[in-house]
Amino acid sequence: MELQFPSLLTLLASILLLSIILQLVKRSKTLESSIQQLPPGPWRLPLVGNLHQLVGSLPHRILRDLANQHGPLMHLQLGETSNVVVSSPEIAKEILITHGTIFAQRPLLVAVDTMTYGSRDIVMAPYGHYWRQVRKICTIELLTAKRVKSFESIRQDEFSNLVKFISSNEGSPINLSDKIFGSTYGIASRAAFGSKYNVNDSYSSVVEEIVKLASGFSIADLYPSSKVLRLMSGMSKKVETLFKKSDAVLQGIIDEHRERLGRSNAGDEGEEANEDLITVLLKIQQLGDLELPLSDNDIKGIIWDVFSGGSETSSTIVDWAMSEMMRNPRVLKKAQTEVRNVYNGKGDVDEASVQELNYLELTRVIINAWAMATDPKYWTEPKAFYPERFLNCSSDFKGTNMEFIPFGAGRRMCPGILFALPNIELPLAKLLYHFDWKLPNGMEHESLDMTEAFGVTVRRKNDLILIPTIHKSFM
Ligand code: HEM
Repeated sequence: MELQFPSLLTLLASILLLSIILQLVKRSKTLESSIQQLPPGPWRLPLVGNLHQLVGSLPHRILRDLANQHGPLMHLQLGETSNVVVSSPEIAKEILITHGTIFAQRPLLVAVDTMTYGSRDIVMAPYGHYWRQVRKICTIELLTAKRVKSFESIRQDEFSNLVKFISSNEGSPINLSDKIFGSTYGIASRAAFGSKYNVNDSYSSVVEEIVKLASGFSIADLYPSSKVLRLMSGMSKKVETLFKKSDAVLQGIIDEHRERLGRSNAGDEGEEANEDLITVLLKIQQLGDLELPLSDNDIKGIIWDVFSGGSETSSTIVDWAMSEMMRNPRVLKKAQTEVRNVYNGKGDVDEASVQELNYLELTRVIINAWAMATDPKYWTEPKAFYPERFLNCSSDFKGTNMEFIPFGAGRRMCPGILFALPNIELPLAKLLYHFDWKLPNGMEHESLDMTEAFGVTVRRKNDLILIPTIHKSFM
């Protein structure tokens, strides 16, 4: 048989592959020796660890199933990364509260690290001096009750436009998922940049793309030591393109704000109560009394958090809440009756009375903190959509009851709750108050598809399409 010489390209590719494998084997041996002291976990394969066990379903479901076999504190080796999976409230409390300082670090995720100018935002900032400073700015300047209140007119405007759009499409199927995302995104955008900026399409697609890439399960994140794998995955290039797009938009807006601020400093006073977040941050930067001066990149990083935290998370909750109610006509009816009673005769929903909607408030919760929030040890019929379970229940969602922590807990708990809640309650109340809803094509409520998509936030896989009818008392 004639011996075939490989082409130069094949030869180079083989050498490259071999060197990657050798590098990974070396690293996996080092890891193997440190794994000895870790909690139990399923069996591992060389190089990939437990990655193969995550194939076939969504990670949060597989992790729950694995934890049922291996315990609530379980070790998983995912590529090069060593992970401890916590699935019980008791251990979560130990980790997030008792030993909070030890576990307050974030993993390095390639896509987010790039988008946040090397983790100069709050979410990804390494636990330390800089994080403490930006977190403080966030809690005492950006997301205070007063500041969030100052955005009320923006929320009313965006959600009233949503109601108008739905009314004008009465009787036709509408893509509710898409519309809700557009409205919450519009709120984040106007709160961050001010009302005159319309960056909806260009910037929202960047946010959506990065949120998809930032799950932590990409090759680049699972094999962080291998630059070659990162290059081959195409991730860096994709992220770099998105970053350039996002940076150009953000820097342009910062420059315009700075110019305007310069003019108003020279006499023309702006209205402090209605300042957008970029203006607040620029003023802090100009004051110059921070221990670690705030650069433009730091400001852009922080604004990134407002977008990624302020839009997709809230809209996803509204989307799931509407989906759950469409599948449960009893709950839908009860929530609608409550909203219509509270706002009886007012003609519209405002934020002032939203606190009275005890029943409706409960709908936002069940989709988060999935593993613990669906554990039958802590919840009766955890999979049933039964908001009444939270009436007269001592569990809240603010990080004290570990079996239910949609906003996290401990030192790195979400500081955006005040910003998020009206973005969930107000649209839900309006959707229920103004409209009756039907599924398209005569579909039965129990047939509504509830498949989840994989991502940082677990969104619906397929958009929620519903047919609205204007409620008769408002015609
Ligand atoms: C329903 C909406 C939201 C949900 C479910 C949510 C959930 C979370 C969770 C689970 C964390 C991680 C907590 C931890 O590590 O223990 C977090 C962190 C964070 N969230 Fe939210 N969030 C929401 C809305 C927002 C909004 C509206 C903002 C800002 C406008 C925001 C800003 C942040 C920031 C800056 C962090 C990082 C905190 C830190 O690392 O110190 N979030 N969020």
